[in-house]
Amino acid sequence: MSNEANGGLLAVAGVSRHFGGVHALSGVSLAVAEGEVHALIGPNGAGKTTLIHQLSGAQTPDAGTIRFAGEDVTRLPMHARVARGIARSWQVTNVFARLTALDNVALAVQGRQRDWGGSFRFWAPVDKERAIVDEAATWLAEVGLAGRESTVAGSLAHGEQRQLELALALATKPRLLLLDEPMAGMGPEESERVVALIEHLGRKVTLLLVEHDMDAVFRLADRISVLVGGRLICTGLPDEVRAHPEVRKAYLGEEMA
Ligand SMILES: Nc1ncnc2c1ncn2[C@@H]1O[C@H](COP(=O)(O)OP(=O)(O)OP(=O)(O)O)[C@@H](O)[C@H]1O
Repeated sequence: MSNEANGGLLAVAGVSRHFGGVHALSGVSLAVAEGEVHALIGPNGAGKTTLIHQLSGAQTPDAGTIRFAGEDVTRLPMHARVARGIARSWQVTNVFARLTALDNVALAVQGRQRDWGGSFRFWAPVDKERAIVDEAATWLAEVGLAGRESTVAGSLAHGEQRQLELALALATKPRLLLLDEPMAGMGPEESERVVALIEHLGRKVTLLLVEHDMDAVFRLADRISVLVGGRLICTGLPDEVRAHPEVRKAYLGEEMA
């Protein structure tokens, strides 16, 4: 069955999650089609990060289902979801500050090979090492870090560290990449670089992007979903979302002008 027939590459149905008395997500349903850049927006505390946690496997919903490529992944642990092609860029804990950028990505490539048996299994160690390092260099180039291979990760600029995290996520060869506020804490120049990078990645992998920068969202997204108070109030094309009365109300007209 095609992804479309299943309601999208990612199909979220009736997902709820509470923390004590706080209903962070209430019956959220959302479909992400293969190949699209789908932005998830909403005011502070709307539940965006909580939804990303349910999708990545960092948390499990109280109710509802999450299907990925037709398979129910609602209760799968994070590593099993990564193996199926769901990656998350916000993986700071995976960066070894004292290793070089190249070594960091090489470890991620090796991890993928080790964890779910890759094509390098039957290679001689020396060829295997070369193949891993070559692939790692390709991912670094893909995120705009060519030339920074030998730089120790801890010495990279803030924006470059985010680019490195993206390379680590890409090294898992995802079909869906979850990006939670990729431009957070960046100045205009770094943000512009990351927007261009996301535009580039969006042509290669399906993206679900949480972002507060509305200029970036409206520039990058094919479709936008809006969460307010844990409820999904609309999904649509950028122009439809911009014109939606409830969305304008939620944002008090400010960013949507
Ligand atoms: N681990 C937790 N324990 C208690 N409450 C939580 C927890 N995680 C999230 N919440 C609450 O759930 C609600 C949704 O939070 P969430 O971080 O998902 O929102 P958000 O849309 O990502 O916000 P922001 O844009 O400010 O990052 C908030 O009220 C938050 O305080």
